[in-house]
Amino acid sequence: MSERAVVDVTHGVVAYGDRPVLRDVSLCVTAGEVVAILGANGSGKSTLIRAILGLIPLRAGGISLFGTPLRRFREWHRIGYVPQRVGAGSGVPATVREVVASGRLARRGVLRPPGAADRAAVSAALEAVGLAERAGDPVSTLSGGQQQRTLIARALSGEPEMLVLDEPTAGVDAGSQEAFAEALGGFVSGGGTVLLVAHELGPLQPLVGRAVVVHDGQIAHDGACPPPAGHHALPGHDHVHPHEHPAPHGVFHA
Ligand SMILES: Nc1ncnc2c1ncn2[C@@H]1O[C@H](COP(=O)(O)OP(=O)(O)OP(=O)(O)O)[C@@H](O)[C@H]1O
Repeated sequence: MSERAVVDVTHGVVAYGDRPVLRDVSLCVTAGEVVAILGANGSGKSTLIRAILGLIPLRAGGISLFGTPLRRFREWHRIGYVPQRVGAGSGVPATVREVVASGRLARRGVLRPPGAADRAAVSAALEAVGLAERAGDPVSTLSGGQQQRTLIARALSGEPEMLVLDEPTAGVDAGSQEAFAEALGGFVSGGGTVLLVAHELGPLQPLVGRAVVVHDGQIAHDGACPPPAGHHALPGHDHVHPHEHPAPHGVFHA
């Protein structure tokens, strides 16, 4: 149903200089969907979500968010974005709670002091990612996975309708991946929409309803989730999954 479209990209083209990086990409995400964008390194996954968020201009085509053309869209509090991690140990002196609370800024306006609703949303987000106990600790003392969970809690604290996540579990320890999957499950069961970039879905696999594979700047597959990379090689693999949507050869193995 197009009136419930949260993201609608039609014939999107993005180029860096003369080099086309996205070529005629169309993608519609409706409310409540959990969509994974998969593909090899450099295929254009991050470019696609950065274009959707208005961080990179389109050369051609169009994008609407919540039914409003991107150039007129102002309701950014409806979207929570967690960019790709640039490496752990950034040396941010803030505490975990401060970083998470910064996710409320779009909701309350910078000049208004935080109220009870802000504090409750921050506590709920910390709880959701399993970091309530670490709230007062400097972010720099956390593991890479915990830092990533802090950024996810920051996005959740703004109570968005859609989360956009760029490789949220890349290089993240198993415990943090599980905690993240649980937090995302809670967000989705509350009606949230998720668009995430991933190489491997790992514990997120059961949550993801649709996979979009970007290959060389184009959408090569849009439908059921492909089996995880290396799946067939696993001992005890029963080969029970259907193959109606075969993945393009080699696309998943970056
Ligand atoms: N700011 C930029 N200027 C020029 N080229 C860029 C820029 N950002 C990305 N590219 C190039 O565009 C292509 C797509 O990059 P993009 O980051 O979207 O890929 P990706 O699929 O997200 O890859 P990865 O999995 O490595 O993050 C790559 O070839 C990359 O080198």
